[in-house]
Amino acid sequence: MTDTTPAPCAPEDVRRVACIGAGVIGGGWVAHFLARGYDVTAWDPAPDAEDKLRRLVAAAWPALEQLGLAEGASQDRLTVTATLAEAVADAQFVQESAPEKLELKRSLLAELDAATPPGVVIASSTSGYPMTDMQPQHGDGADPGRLVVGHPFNPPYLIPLVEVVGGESTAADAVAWSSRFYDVAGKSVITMDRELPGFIANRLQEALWREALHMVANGEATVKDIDDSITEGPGLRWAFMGPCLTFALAGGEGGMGHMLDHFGPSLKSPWTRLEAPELDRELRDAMVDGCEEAAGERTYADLVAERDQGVIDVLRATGRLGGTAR
Ligand SMILES: NC(=O)C1=CN([C@@H]2O[C@H](COP(=O)(O)OP(=O)(O)OC[C@H]3O[C@@H](n4cnc5c(N)ncnc54)[C@H](O)[C@@H]3O)[C@@H](O)[C@H]2O)C=CC1
Ligand SMILES: C[N+](C)(C)CC(=O)CC(=O)[O-]
Repeated sequence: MTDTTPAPCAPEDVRRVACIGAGVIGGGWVAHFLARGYDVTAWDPAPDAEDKLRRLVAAAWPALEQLGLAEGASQDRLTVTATLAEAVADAQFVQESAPEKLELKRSLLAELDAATPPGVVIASSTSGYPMTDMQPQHGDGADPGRLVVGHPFNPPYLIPLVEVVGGESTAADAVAWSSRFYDVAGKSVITMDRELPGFIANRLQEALWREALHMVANGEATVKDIDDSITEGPGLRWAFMGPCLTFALAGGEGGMGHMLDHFGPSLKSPWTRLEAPELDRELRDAMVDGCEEAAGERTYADLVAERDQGVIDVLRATGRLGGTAR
């Protein structure tokens, strides 16, 4: 990382945010920033993007009202622009949420760097690419120092966590600025000092996900069994206590030391036999069919509403319904 400071305004003074790519995650970011009282510009090349985006924001709004809107927050503060350049022209922060394709991210981030006012930080929502692989090189007026990863969780308007990490050419101050900005904007931030594949949370989720796919591929468990095993089991604990402290309690008063001495040897076998499953057509279809079966009569909109209410109930029950001020 380099040391140069890119920030043209303090994180506390940001009023205008641009969201580039307005699908599931970009739309979720738009809803979050609007609820926090920012003026938001959005751009997405899909012909029906504005209609879809406004529907996503409207569907999220009841949940956001329950959480508490910032003063002046309004869906009317969203402007969908015809071009990327218009979206970022006056932005004080840019959140990119385009499809997870490396070449697309590279060229889009270079285009954003060229179009965004000097010094404004540009964050990518990527769920796994290191910024080092996506950011432009120094030279030809490029400013890779202001590019960071700001990895959110779905939906960004309800799940607090954002993982922030820079690439090799990112300025240390851009990482610090982004972390502070997300904090001011109501997110819960983990700032990483090095790039890891999948960052922290996805690396953990991917381990769980890999095993879920193995079990479905081998007919060892249904999709519903797998989901119930988490929602009726460890998931209840994980909403307020992470896997490490949770397992420390499994060691009784002897804590993590006793837990590792007791269970470590028996866990060695599962740890060392794990490999990625082959995601072939058969497994893909089995997962799709299993999810359709688990959803039953519930539509996508029903499931989104159910999930949103569930997350709000958990946040409320665990005392984490934050303030509305930014
Ligand atoms: N879906 C998820 O659960 C999560 C996704 N992410 C990340 O967020 C990013 C976006 O993913 P999703 O929202 O799920 O995808 P999506 O497919 O729902 O949305 C992508 C949007 O980008 C637009 N788009 C296509 N080409 C573009 C371009 N050149 N410039 C700008 N926009 C363009 C599409 O029209 C679409 O609306 C990815 O980097 C993904 O890894 C991060 C956390 C969670
Ligand atoms: C499925 N996913 C890898 C894109 C998920 C994420 O990146 C984070 C999340 O919302 O769980």
